[in-house]
Amino acid sequence: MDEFPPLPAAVSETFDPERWRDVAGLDLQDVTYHRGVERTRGADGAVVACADLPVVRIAFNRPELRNAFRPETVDSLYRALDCARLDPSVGAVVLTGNGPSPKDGGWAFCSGGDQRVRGRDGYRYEGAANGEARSDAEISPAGRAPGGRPSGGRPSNGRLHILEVQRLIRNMPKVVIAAVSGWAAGGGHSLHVVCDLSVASLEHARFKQTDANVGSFDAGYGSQLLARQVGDRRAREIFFLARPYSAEDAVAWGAVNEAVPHAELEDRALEYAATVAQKSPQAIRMLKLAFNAADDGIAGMQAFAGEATRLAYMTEEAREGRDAFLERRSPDWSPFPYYA
Ligand SMILES: CC(C)(COP(=O)(O)OP(=O)(O)OC[C@H]1O[C@@H](n2cnc3c(N)ncnc32)[C@H](O)[C@@H]1OP(=O)(O)O)[C@@H](O)C(=O)NCCC(=O)NCCSC(=O)c1cc(O)c2ccccc2c1O
Repeated sequence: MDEFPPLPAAVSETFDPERWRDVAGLDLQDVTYHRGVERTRGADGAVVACADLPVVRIAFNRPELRNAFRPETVDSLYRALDCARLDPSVGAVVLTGNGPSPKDGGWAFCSGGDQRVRGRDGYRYEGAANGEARSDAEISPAGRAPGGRPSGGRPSNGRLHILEVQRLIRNMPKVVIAAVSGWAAGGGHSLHVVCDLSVASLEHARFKQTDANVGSFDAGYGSQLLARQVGDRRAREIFFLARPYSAEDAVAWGAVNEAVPHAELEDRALEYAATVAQKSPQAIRMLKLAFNAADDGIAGMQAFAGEATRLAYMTEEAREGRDAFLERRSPDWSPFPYYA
């Protein structure tokens, strides 16, 4: 067996296998997941060391459909993000879209919900029964799957659970960096909006909020956070007119942090992650939750206070409370001042 992880297969033209390793056991569909590494090579070119970096790369992998998501994609994306959330050695996530399309060479970050599998009650799993409220004809022929119930405990109704992914990105106390490699449209536009930072390809990134074109509307983070970023007037324009915008427009309006040459996109996203990794993990965690707290009401306060509780648990004062209970005695708070 090799001592060091082998180079992963190249999943995208912008993906540098030297900087990543495969991660086993995730069973993902339409999504790729890689752990950042630093490989050191000896004079003969052989790897002599390989250290994990505190970053993962999660990418949409349906380039032939501009990385549109179906329910299976969303399940995998959620699992991948949650895996990053739960791994205490990961501090940042790069979210991007693999490409280009083998059909026409087009690039996409994500073009939102796969309209071919949209039913009356949401986006439908392949093989899902059609449900009572709709007929088979309501899924376009390209997306129609054979009848029968979905397996694996998946709901048989249509899904809108990209909203759960948005909440996960919003609430995970780690920095999520969108690397917008091409089209960010509809629900894909909203995903880039909800990420903490966004870098975009100068040549290929395009932004278009198409929701209203297809009878959809993200009235949550996709529109409200966008208005925070670009201002109310511009956000209304983006949603009401559904015009295409360039990476430079998005930078000028404050929706994207930086536009870089396409070939440098992932390097720049990794640079962001490396910079974040130089900061105090606790400070980053508290800052992210603090940025959310004012807008998120009690939910925001709960998340922030959860981390404050963790900090409190680390103090002698909190240990005294726990120990007194376990030792069946009254706590002695006398060493702990009433700070003002
Ligand atoms: C993204 C585009 C502007 C790109 O245009 P371009 O001309 O470059 O490419 P094509 O149009 O030729 O596309 C190439 C190829 O991909 C297929 N495709 C692209 N997007 C999708 C898609 N979203 N679904 C299915 N298929 C897609 C396209 O058909 C072509 O296939 P061929 O077989 O012909 O080669 C442009 O493609 C575009 O406008 N796409 C649609 C964008 C869109 O409207 N997305 C859905 C918005 S609604 C949404 O995402 C959404 C989802 C949710 O789950 C929600 C949940 C709750 C609230 C709101 C939600 C929500 O709004």
